[in-house]
Parts: sequence; structure tokens; C-alpha cells
Amino acid sequence: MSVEAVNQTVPGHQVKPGADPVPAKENKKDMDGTPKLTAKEVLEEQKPSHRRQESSASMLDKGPSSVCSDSGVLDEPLTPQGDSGELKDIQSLDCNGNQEKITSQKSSMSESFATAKASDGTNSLRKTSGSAKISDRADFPESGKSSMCRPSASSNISDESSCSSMSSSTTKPHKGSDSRWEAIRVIRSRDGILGLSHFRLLKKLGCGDIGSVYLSELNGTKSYFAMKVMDKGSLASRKKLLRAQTEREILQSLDHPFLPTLYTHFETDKFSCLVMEFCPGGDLHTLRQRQPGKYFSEQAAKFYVAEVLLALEYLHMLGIIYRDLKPENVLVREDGHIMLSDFDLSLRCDVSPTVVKSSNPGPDALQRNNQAYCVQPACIEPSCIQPACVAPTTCFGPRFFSSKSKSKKEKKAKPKPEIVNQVSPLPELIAEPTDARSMSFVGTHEYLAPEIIKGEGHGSAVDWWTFGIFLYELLFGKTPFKGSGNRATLFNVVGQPLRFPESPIVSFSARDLIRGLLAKDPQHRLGYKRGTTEIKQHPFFEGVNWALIRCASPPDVPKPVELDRPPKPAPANAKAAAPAANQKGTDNFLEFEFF
Ligand SMILES: Nc1ncnc2c1ncn2[C@@H]1O[C@H](COP(=O)(O)OP(=O)(O)OP(=O)(O)O)[C@@H](O)[C@H]1O
Repeated sequence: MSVEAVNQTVPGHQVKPGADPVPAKENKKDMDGTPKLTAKEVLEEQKPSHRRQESSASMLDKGPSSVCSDSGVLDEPLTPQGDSGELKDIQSLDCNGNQEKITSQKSSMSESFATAKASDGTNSLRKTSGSAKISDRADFPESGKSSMCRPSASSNISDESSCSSMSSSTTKPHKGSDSRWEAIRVIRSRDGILGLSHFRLLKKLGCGDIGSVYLSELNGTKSYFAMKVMDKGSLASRKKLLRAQTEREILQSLDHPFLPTLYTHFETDKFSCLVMEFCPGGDLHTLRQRQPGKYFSEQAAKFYVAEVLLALEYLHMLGIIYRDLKPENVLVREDGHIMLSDFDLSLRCDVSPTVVKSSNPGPDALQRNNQAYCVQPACIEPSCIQPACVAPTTCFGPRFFSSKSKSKKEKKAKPKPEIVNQVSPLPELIAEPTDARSMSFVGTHEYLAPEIIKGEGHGSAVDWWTFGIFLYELLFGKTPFKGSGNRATLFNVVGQPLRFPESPIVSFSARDLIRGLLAKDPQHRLGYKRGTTEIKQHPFFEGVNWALIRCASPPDVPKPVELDRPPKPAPANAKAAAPAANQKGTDNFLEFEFF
């Protein structure tokens, strides 16, 4: 299928929602005002993808608008006759092509922010915003192109030099009952190898910076996968081979319920293909947009962030700093549980998980181990979040330390030593890669940690910062430091204090957790020293059964998708109604009508 063929058969290649402004194509709008481009136009312009629906203003200070291509629905499933014959088809459908993630090199950015003081945001802004370097940097011009959908940024500086190599594992002990393994094994034993020709590409699910992802069926098996197809030539010319390799190696090493399963990987002359688990529920960004008020209830947010926390804990144990947490990268599985995706910006480093057991617990240990936190009115006072509590430490002390809630008589009745004896310290697993250091500029503007922006070098604490922004966005429907453009956002991150909107009303424990995570100084950030262990003990997570959360009922279970329905010819007018690949309207699965 050629580009022209795609243009003919996929009508109204819709710009993904939130693509404003689209100066070059403003005149092309659908009835609902959605700008439209043909796939050919998109391919010609080679603009990056985006998924932000709510952005009404450009997230860029300058640079071309961002578009993604088509509806993603393939009229006829692509059934490769052979790898070489398939290449042209995939290439012409690939909306990514030579797209760039917005990128930046570290030096100028850090120089610009070296003059900015986190404690004095307004002044810093004034001081630096006029500098030529800042304006050079703010658009992250690795390619001179920028995307508007909170794309991830990265520098070309390799993190890999100081990092350990990761052994790849081909067995996933926890996925033994998954029939897709067996389907792959059968084909392999029959044909010897597994390649592109064994798959039918049904639908484009989306495109990222280094490749496009297709819903695919392993021919005749009714086993469905998400296949990420990366053009090796394009990766090489854009110096992204290392990133693709990093992602592949990380995926190969994972075996966790909230992380992707990589079933197989193969190469053709032109393409590198990753065959992963397909998540039919879309991403959390899209799901959030569908919530009343565009934010999640606290219960739902708690569920999602708890699962993400477990995924991050596992990654940190493996010495992987994720660095690109955002709702767009959290996919929803068939059963409503989450899958953290997209590892091309991750940093690998050495880690030595350690079990820490204190024989003589001091007050710190008691505080950590005692789950009976004080949530008495005394601690819910607004004064509690004033200066003393702006520090990342939680306002919640164990009940043991709360004298206000007890009468003098009670206090006398329970002398301190007795209480100390009641609290036996549990061993704690500390799996935080605390020594990791990177100077790269990677992430997504609204999610970038201050230390990355300032170019001070960063470690695993950046994941706790992004975790705080993530929780904030799920609860409030927006990120805390978003400015009118990328540059303003970066300055807000560094210099503006954290503020909470008056509505929706969010519990004190949630806000306290966010405050702890969004400490600008990484050393004061919750999770800095003891990682997940520290965060899990926060009262916000009280009642979460960490070990069994994978069995808990998710807040939202996607409607079942009938993937094995044979393709049926779509009437011309019906095709025009097919939603865009990433648009995911109220009923995602209408799209599958068109297979
Ligand atoms: N396993 C999957 N199941 C369903 N959809 C997926 C899956 N993996 C990716 N996608 C979809 O494909 C899109 C592209 O994914 P990909 O990981 O290539 O890029 P991305 O998330 O946009 O990241 P980036 O540009 O930061 O690398 C995603 O936005 C997502 O909607």
C-alpha cells in the first residue's frame, strides 16, 4: 500500500485533538472544528505526534505545529507476503518518519538556568528570559522541529557509558499461562523463525518519536499484539539507534504485572520490530479526559498511582530510572490494570537493593514503621502545610508522636518506653539507585524535574518528582507548573511555588504527598533516600494492599473488543466517521468495525 493508496482509503487523516495552533492548516477543519490533514500532507511535513486534547494554546514558543497523521484504521489488514514486500507498506503508513522528539543538549540549558534561583522565581525569570541562550534552548532544537503534545525531550548525550549492561531474558515466569507465548512457539517450531510476514497489521495505534505502533495479529492464531515498528535508517540518521536499543533491552528484562511483556523482537532489512502486549484501554491521559471534570476521583487516582508506584519500584530495583512518567505513557490493560510503557528515555544504572533492619529503632524508624499516622484535626490545620511542612517530610507523624490528641492522663498511662516496645521495626527493602547520575536533558516539559532543567545532574529522584506531577494531574486535571509556553513552564517548575486549585477538593493526605514529592531540592524530596518504601508509607496510601493490588477491582474496565471479527467492507460514509488513532472517543472500539 503506497502513500497515495493510504490517502485514498483512509479518509480525513485527522490531526489529533489538541493540535492548535495549526497555522499552516488552519483552513482545514472538520464540522466539529477538528483540523484535518491528509496522510500525504502529514508525511510531507513530517511533524511529530501529540496527544494533548485540552491544550488550547501552543505549548511551544515557536516552531511548527504538531500533527499526527491518520485515523489509524487500515481498510485492509496488511498481510505481509514477505518482509521486503511489507516494508514499503509500513514505511508509507508510518506517521513518524523523520520526526524528532523535541530535544536539547544539556550545556546551554543548564547555563541558562545556572543564573536562575529556585527560591526566586520571578527574578530568575526576568534575569534569564531575555538571554539568547534561553531562547535558543527553550525550543529544544535538536532538529529545529517541536511537538506540542508534551512530547518527551532528550539530549544526545549518552547515558549508557556508565551503565551496566542488562542481560535479556526470554522467559517470563509470571506469564506462563499466556496463550500468546504458545502461539509464537508453535509458529517458530513450524517455520524456524518469526518475522514480519507472520503478522497482519490491523490498525495503527499511534506513533511516537522512534516508531509507530500497530495492532497486529499473529496470522491465523487470534493472538493480538502491539507491534512497534522502527525504521532503522531513520533511527540511524537521527542518532536514535541507542535509544531504540535501550528500549528493547529494557523491555527484554521486564517481568512485572504492570510493565509490558515483550513477546519477541525481530529485524528486517529496514525495520526493527518489537512485539508487545496490546492494551485495548488506551492511555490514562485519554481516560482522564473522559472523566467528569476531566479529573479522576481520589479513589481512582489512588489505584492508578499505586500501580505505577509498584512498576517504578520494580524498575528502580533493576537499576532503571524511568524518567518519562506522564498519563500518556500509562496504558490501560484489558482488565483495567495499568501498564507503564515507553522506555526509550530510561536510564540504566547500577543498583544494590539492600534489606535494612534496625535493631535499635530510633524515632525515625518508628515513624517509618508505624502505620498509625496521626490524622487528627491538629495535623489537618492549614498551618501544618506552612513553612515547616513545605519541607518534603510529611506532616503526618505516627500517632505515638501526636500529643495533642491525647489527654495528659492518657499520656501518663502510656510511658514512651512501653510504646517503643510495641513497635517492632520491620526490615525494609531499599532498592533506590541513589548513586545514579545523569546530565542528560530528558523528559516532558510539564513533568521535568527542577534539577534536570537546571542541568545540575539528576538521579532516581526525578521519578519521584514526575510521580508527584502525575498524581497532581490525575487529581486536578492539570499539571501544576504549566505556563503559556514551554519556556514559561520550565521557569515555573524551577521558580514558582506549588499551589493547589480550590477545586476539586482533594484530601489533605493527597496534597501532603504531592508536596513531599514536589520538593524542588531532590535531597528533600520524598523517596530520595528510601525510594518506594518511603512513599508507600505515606497516609495517602493507607489501606492499599500492595501485595494484592493486581487482584483489586480497577476503577474502569475497558469494554471488550472483538478482535477476531473478520474485516468487513466499510461504506464510504462510515469510513469518514472513524475516529483518529489516538482520539479514542467515548467508545474506543467502534473503530474495530472497520477492520
Ligand atoms: N502496548 C500497547 N498497546 C496499545 N497501544 C499502544 C501500546 N504501545 C503503544 N501504544 C500506542 O502507540 C502510541 C505510540 O507509542 P510509542 O511508545 O511508540 O510512543 P510514545 O508513547 O508516543 O512515546 P515517545 O514518543 O515518547 O517515544 C502510544 O501513544 C500508544 O497510544
